[in-house]
Amino acid sequence: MTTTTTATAVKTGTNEADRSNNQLGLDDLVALQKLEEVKERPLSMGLIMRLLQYTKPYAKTRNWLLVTVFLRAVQLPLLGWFVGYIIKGPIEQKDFSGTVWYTGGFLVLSFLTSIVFHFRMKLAMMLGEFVVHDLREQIFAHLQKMPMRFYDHTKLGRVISRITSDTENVRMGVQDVLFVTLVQGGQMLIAAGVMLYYDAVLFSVLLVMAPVIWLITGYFRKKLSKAFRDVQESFSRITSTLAESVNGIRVTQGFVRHDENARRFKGLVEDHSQYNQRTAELSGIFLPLLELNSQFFIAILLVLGGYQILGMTYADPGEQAGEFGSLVIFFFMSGMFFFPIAIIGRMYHFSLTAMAGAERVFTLLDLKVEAMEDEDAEEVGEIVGDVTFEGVCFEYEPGVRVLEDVNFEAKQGETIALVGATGSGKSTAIKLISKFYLPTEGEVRIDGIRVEKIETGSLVRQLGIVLQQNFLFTGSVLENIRMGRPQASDAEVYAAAEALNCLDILEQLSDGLHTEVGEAGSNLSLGQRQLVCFCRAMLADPRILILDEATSSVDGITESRIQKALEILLAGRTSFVVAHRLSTIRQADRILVLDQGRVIEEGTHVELLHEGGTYAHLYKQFIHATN
Ligand SMILES: Nc1ncnc2c1ncn2[C@@H]1O[C@H](COP(=O)(O)OP(=O)(O)OP(=O)(O)O)[C@@H](O)[C@H]1O
Repeated sequence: MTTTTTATAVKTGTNEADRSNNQLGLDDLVALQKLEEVKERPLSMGLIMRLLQYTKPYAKTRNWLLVTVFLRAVQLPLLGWFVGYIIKGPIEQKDFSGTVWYTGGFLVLSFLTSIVFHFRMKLAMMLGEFVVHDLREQIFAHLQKMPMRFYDHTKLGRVISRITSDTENVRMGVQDVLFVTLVQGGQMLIAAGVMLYYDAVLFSVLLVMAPVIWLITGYFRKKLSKAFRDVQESFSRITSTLAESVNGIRVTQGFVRHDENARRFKGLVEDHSQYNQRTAELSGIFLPLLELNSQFFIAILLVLGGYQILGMTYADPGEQAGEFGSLVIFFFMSGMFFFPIAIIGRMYHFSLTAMAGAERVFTLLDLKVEAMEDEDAEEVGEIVGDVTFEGVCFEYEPGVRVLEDVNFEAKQGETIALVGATGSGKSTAIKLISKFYLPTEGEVRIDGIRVEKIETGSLVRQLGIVLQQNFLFTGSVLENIRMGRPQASDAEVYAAAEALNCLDILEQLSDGLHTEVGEAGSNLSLGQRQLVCFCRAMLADPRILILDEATSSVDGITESRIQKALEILLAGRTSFVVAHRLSTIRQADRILVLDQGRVIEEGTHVELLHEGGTYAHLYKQFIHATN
């Protein structure tokens, strides 16, 4: 019997509204992608406040840090002032023991300043680390829950950047920018106050220098930061090309691409080297210019201050010496005033990068995670395993249908084979059953309940999914199998392998089930990897099993063992198999033949052969190919 079902697509106003509210919007993803290009962002009060929220659990550390910031801002000008005071006081009065005592006081103050500095640095780094640690954990947990649609549109490198470079930029913002700026700004204010007190006219003359320093540092900062960015970007191009070349070394050797790859790599290394040279050139101008600037500024002070002191007439020579002492204080204070300008400029630049990082991180964290279910979704108890597709349509990209009005019903315990040409929509159909995606139109129902109404965790726990790639995590065979049911004992893991009749194969591995599988399972053969995945699914004992059969060929003996294990695994469960093995197809209770996203034939192997349609044609091709 062949049934080409064409039931009307189920479209209810509520469903559509629920979906648009729940599903991760492409607009959100596009917005996130656009942010990738943004290297700097203006200061935003909203972002700053949100970042500060992350310091809340560490209020004690943060508040002590603020205390040390305040002390630092006061202590540094105080030290400068103290030196002048010693010159004006005991030195000018030729009081040697007083000089020694005051210098002792100066040393004590310096010691205290260093202790405060120690805590200022330590607490800031601790706070930065606390915030970054929490952010990283939150981003990772969030990424684990993101729907597949997110990963379809987001490159792996970008996901990694959120956790690595963006959070590092945020760290700079939290740990350095705010507190260093407060220390330096406080120091500038106090120094300005002291200078005004000692010589308001001289201070006003020097104040003209401030914008000059700001402009020079600003100009070079911009150029240098671009140069540094170019260096970083060219370096990441080198590392990613290197990773690709090492990963693809077999293809490189197979296609004799050594020379071409070497030429590309040489170009990248040369670019990187040029960017480094540019950075060196700019630093070579900037730093000496800054130094010259401060010498120039000392020269102005000497001339103006000296002119004032020498030009005045003093009734008492001690008064003149007092003026020298004030000039020394002035010297120290002016250093305290001008030195922070460049530092604050650098912090300002860091803050813009931190803002861009924070914006990307928060935009990612704000993407809806619970997009795969309705708000009133409920947990399901143990399911029976009936699966229904009713008028299901699906689009990865808006407007591009890859499934069109798909209708079928799978009863508890049935094995359904999905067959069809490449790109016909087989994998997509099983991804909808796995709830990796929700249908664009129509309904997927499990035990009669629309999947959107089922709390995802409670459903997924009862699904067994074995994909073509047979993905294994770094760890032992035993650990990989146990992933099917983390609380399972070793004995239960062995029992699952025994039940699939493949324990002997796994025990023959160098260290039995304790053998390390290597990165992505590279220490095991394809057939062994597949068996580990079967054991994992067997241990989970799911009601619904979803299997994308591997196409890669394995040797004859393993093939027959895999086939037997598969039969045991499928028994008694509702199973959907994207079938590539003839034996699996033949034994299926029903075969769905897909063509360009539609189910065009449905029936058993015998029925469909008898029908003489697409399946019969595919079958002949298959027989021909395997003979
Ligand atoms: N993540 C995706 N984003 C956009 N389009 C996709 C995505 N995955 C698959 N498609 C497209 O959807 C269509 C159906 O793909 P699907 O993987 O379901 O086919 P298939 O029948 O399983 O093919 P194969 O036998 O080659 O695995 C194809 O045109 C494919 O290009």
